[in-house]
Amino acid sequence: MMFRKSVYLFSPLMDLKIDRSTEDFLLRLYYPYDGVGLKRRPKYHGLTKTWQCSCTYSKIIEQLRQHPGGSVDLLKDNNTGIATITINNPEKKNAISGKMMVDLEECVSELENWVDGKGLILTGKDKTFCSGGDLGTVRNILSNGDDMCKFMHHVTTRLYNLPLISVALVDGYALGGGAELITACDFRLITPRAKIGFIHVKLNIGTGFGGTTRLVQQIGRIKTLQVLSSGMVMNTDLAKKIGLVDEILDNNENTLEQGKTWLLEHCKGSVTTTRVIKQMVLAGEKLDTDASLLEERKLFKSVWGNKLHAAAVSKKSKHS
Ligand SMILES: CCCC(=O)SCCNC(=O)CCNC(=O)[C@H](O)C(C)(C)COP(=O)(O)OP(=O)(O)OC[C@H]1O[C@@H](n2cnc3c(N)ncnc32)[C@H](O)[C@@H]1OP(=O)(O)O
Repeated sequence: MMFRKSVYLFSPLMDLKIDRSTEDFLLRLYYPYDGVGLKRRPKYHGLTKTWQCSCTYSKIIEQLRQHPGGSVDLLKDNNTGIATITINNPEKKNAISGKMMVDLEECVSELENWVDGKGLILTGKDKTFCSGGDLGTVRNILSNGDDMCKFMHHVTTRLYNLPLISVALVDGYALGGGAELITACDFRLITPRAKIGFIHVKLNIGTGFGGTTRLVQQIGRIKTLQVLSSGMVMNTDLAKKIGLVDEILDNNENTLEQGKTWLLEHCKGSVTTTRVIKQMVLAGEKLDTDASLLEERKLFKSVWGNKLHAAAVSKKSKHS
């Protein structure tokens, strides 16, 4: 205690932490209420100041940008509340370059701030979803895959946690990292042309975009092992049979429209209600029971008795 007071006497408390999601360094200074030496400077009492030194994160972004090719494009429709992210590198079957990983992060950032959104479709350009990591990028970063892996874990986790109901719309190939991306959405819709393969084993690697962690949660341990250890490329029937896919769309040209119609059926509520439902489900999945119930209560309180709830209740006059 004496030691702490003597520290307070001359300086605020200081600690250095690492933000686990970004690996950024956080330097925190805490000015204690009872700091003896701070009595003459009460305006600092109880304040915490945090500096985020994002050198690691921005360095990774800078490095990934050096591997060009393609783009990942975001289109937001404020009328329907449905956004579309398109993986766009058709000359390489929508392989995802370093630059496209950064594009994806920027799309996710923009969606995190899109308060009018309800749903998201993740799709690929020209009848293919994504053939995985761009082998050009992969070749160039053979000596340091760890940074890419860390970055893509961060991006796909944020994609998964968006307060939007998300759908991966798969036409053609979803291979390697492309197959991993579909696990970062809530639902998976595929066309009869779809071929899904966690083919990493053929390149003597494991998943690098967080795919195994999510796949185990989605289809279970044994099926995940079967899929990953064989590198099998699944057709629609098999993908549906193992529980990876929610719906097989018709074999026609209007895949995106079909996907939007399906998604809108699952976004029946207002923007607020839809986002509350998604956040309640995330809490149920990620938190322990008590913490999830607390979150559910908080979210429930945010919609109970609001204008839309009151209007819906008043329509039910027959039951009053
Ligand atoms: C942590 C993530 C790690 C990973 O993602 S590992 C998985 C990496 N992905 C792969 O190994 C898939 C490689 N691609 C393929 O197997 C085939 O291209 C694929 C997707 C089945 C399509 O086959 P086809 O329809 O016969 O088309 P194709 O082979 O002629 O390809 C057309 C052009 O696209 C290129 N391409 C396809 N996938 C690519 C990739 N991942 N990276 C870089 N280039 C890629 C391919 O080289 C070809 O280019 P070009 O026309 O010969 O100049």
